[in-house]
Formats: sequence, structure tokens, C-alpha cells
Amino acid sequence: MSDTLLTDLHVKYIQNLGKNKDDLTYHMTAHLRMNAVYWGLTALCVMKHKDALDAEETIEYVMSCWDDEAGGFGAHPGHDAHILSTLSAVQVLAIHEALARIDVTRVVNFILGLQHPSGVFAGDQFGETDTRFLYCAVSALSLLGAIDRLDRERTVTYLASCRNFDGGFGRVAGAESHAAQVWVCTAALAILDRLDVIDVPTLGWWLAERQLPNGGLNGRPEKLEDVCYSYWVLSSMAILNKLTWIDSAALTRFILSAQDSEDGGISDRPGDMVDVFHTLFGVAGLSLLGYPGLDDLDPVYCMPASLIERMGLKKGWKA
Ligand SMILES: COc1ccc(S(=O)(=O)N2Cc3cc(C#N)ccc3N(Cc3cncn3C)C[C@H]2Cc2ccccc2)cc1
Ligand SMILES: [Zn+2]
Repeated sequence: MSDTLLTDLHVKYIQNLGKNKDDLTYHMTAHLRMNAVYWGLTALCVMKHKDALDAEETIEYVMSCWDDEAGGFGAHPGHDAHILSTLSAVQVLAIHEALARIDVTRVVNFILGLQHPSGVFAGDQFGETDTRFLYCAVSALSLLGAIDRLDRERTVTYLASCRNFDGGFGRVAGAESHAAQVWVCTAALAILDRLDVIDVPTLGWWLAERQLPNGGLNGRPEKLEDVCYSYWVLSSMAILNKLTWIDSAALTRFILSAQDSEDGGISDRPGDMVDVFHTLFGVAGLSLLGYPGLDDLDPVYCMPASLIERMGLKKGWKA
């Protein structure tokens, strides 16, 4: 609990992750490891401590997860390639300006091979489909400079089919609106320059209604506030240019209240266990709210804004 961001404590918390290889949580979270590397590194970038982790060590870990049979990245050495860990790998390598280390064409073909006739993407050869995986595909292809290899028409048609009467989007066509899915669909449409698909006033209103009296944001009506929704809702509003519709002072207080002032890290809400996922999305939310001393984060790619600009991927869009 604190009314300022305990940056140095959060940097130490992230540096210590994955150090104690003996404890159970380290092995329990092997399936998340590549995502966790991306979450930790991006949180450090937002807090202006990118060098707190050794770049070469990080790049070596990412390359050790290469699944040569599939042409993609798994979450951990020896794991099968998955689109979630492939996006995280591409994001980490892009942040370390090391994309030259990979066979881009093979990664692009792995991603394109996951698109279904409907336009949605699966997470791996056998897995279920989800708009989250469609976002991973669009974001990774864009970061790899291969967005023109994508069947845009089919992809946009599927996203439009996921639009609900409340202006939001769900996990698949017909599923109820959920803030994380709203972000993946809004960000994918922004990359594809198709924000015209969105009913902006209605969705803006649905997003603004996520804010609760305690300042926190929830992911759908009647649910509890959660720090990670600060990012999903805020970044969607930033893309739609509706950030002023949120009480930023109240939300800032809520995020700061979810910090662990002893060991660092941020949890989903005050008093819960911290984790690297909510630490990233807590500082990411504060960055979008203009909290002092944080680096700008691009709301479409959830990566440092200066890097996205340097890669020529900054959108001039305004919904
Ligand atoms: C602790 O139980 C869990 C439950 C699920 C998962 S998960 O499926 O891998 N995943 C990523 C995730 C990572 C961490 C961390 N470190 C913690 C939670 C969390 N959730 C669960 C969550 C977050 N807010 C409330 N809830 C319940 C989201 C989920 C889905 C997701 C994946 C990738 C990108 C965005 C979202 C991991 C741990
Ligand atoms: Zn959460």
C-alpha cells in the first residue's frame, strides 16, 4: 500500500523472478515462462529500467524456446510452439532489436498456418480459437513487417462478427463482451486500419461504465475491480481517443493501493498475491494515465511507444 509508485522495489521484484529455480511456483509456471519474460521486460521498460535484466541472457532464453519443427516459439525449452509464446518472443526480440536472429519467413508461415476459414486464429495446431490469438497473429505479423501476408478481409469480417449490441467484443462470435477481448479486437482493428468497424460512442460508454466507486475498473458488469483491467480498458479508450471519460485520479489511487510495499510487485487488487502479469498491467495503466517518471507505452502493441514509432508502426489513426 502506498500513494507513490515504488519503482525500485518493483524493479528488484522482477529481477528476482525465476531466480529461485527450486521452488514449486517456478515449475508450475513453466507454461507461462515466455509470456512472463515479456511481461517483466516491458514493465522494466515502462519504469525506465530496461537494463535491469541482462539482454543477452534474455535473448538466449527466447532462442532456446524455438520449436524448429513448427517454426514458432514454445513457452519453455522443449514445449510445442504456441501463438501466445511466439508473440511474446517476437516482442522481446523487437525490444532488444534482435529480430535479425530469427527466420522471419518460417515464423510468418507458422502464424498464417493457424488461421481458420472463418478468419479466427487457433493458438496452436490442435488448440481452440479465440480473438486473443487473432490479436497475437495480427500484432506479430505487423512487428515482423509481414502484415501484407494476412488475409485482411477474412480477418476483419471475423472481428465484425464478434461485435455485440453493447459495442463490445467477446472471445468468439456470439460470446459476451469482456474488457480483455474488447482490447484485443480494438487493437487488431487499429493495426488493420479498420476502426470504422467499431461503434465508438457505444463502446466508449461501455468502457467508461467499467469504473467502480473505489476507482478500480472491472472486466464486465457486476464483476470485481482488477488492476489488469486498468490496462485492457484504458488502452482501448486511448485507441478510441476517449481517455478523458475515466476518473484518472481515482484509478491511479486504486493501482497504487495494489502494490506490495514490502517485497515489490503489484496484485490484481489490494491484499492479494502480487505477480508479474499485474505488475506490468499496473505500471502500463499508470503510464497511460500519465503518471510522472514512466515511459510512454503504445496502447496497440503494449510495447514502448518510442520503439513502435522507430519501427514505423505508430498509427496516425484517430477513431
Ligand atoms: C493465477 O492463475 C492464473 C490463471 C490464468 C493464467 S493465464 O491463462 O496464463 N493468463 C495470464 C495470467 C498470468 C498471471 C501471472 N503471472 C496471473 C493471472 C493471469 N490471468 C488470470 C487473471 C488475471 N486477472 C484475473 N485473472 C483470473 C490471465 C490469463 C489469460 C491471459 C493470458 C495471456 C494474456 C492475457 C490474459 C495464469 C495464472
Ligand atoms: Zn487481473
